[in-house]
Amino acid sequence: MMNYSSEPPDTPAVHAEGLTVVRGPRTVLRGLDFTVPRGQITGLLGPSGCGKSTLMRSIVGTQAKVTGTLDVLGRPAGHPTLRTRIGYVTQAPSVYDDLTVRQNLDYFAAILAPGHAASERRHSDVTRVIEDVDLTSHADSLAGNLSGGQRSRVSLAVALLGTPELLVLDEPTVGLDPVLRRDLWNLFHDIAAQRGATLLISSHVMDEAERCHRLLLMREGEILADDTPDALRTRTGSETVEDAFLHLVDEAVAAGRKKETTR
Ligand SMILES: Nc1ncnc2c1ncn2[C@@H]1O[C@H](COP(=O)(O)OP(=O)(O)OP(=O)(O)O)[C@@H](O)[C@H]1O
Repeated sequence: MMNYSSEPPDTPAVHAEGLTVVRGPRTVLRGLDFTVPRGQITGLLGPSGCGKSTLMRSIVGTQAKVTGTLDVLGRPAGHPTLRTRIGYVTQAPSVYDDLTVRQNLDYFAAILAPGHAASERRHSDVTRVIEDVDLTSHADSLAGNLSGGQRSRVSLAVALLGTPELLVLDEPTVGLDPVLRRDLWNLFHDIAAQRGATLLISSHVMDEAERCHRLLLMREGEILADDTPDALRTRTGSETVEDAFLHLVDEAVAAGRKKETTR
């Protein structure tokens, strides 16, 4: 396993306390406390609009109006030294349609490692990440001619170029067929196991929760649970993480009602 950093090994990948984000007139994240451990896959799950993308944007340092504590790989979120240590894949694939898969990756590799001296390394990095996302047979196809799932995988390949310590993936499997989804989850597990990287992956598909080491379950800008899938099922007496989530939602609604009536 690669040892990436000089921080103590028990420093979490992400540590948040009282994390609050305001977007427009709304408080979208409300005083969140959580940690994301290193070297594991943490799933960020919750219904559409609960704040998953906003939380990810905060972690990668692209979100305005963030208050509270948010440390990422031992530094405050948004610190310039984090730029090369984090890979971020947004929901909309960010690739150039008029370039081939390989040309897209050559372009981003040249930004990460410019200069003639790095050309051999760039070439091997590009070949490696194209293999990682299983696009070798499409390496010379124009990105504009790929399917949605293939374009998402080009975006993922871009994020893998710098061998990041923390990969933040916003709904990477949305719109993919079951075989591709399975293959991508296998790749995520390989990245965590072989490179010791931390992955934070959002989804609103609850069956994907079962594939994560840990889960952050969100609802309406709050964290309902921060635990392993097994512990969540046991604690709530549920068969599936989806049932556990529904159980926790009912509990939160009931607790909210009780608070209202005791006021
Ligand atoms: N630019 C914005 N200005 C104001 N409010 C916003 C803005 N962008 C998002 N929001 C609101 O913030 C809340 C959280 O949005 P966010 O995109 O983080 O949710 P999400 O859980 O990622 O949703 P989805 O799964 O649909 O992508 C939503 O209620 C949304 O309406």
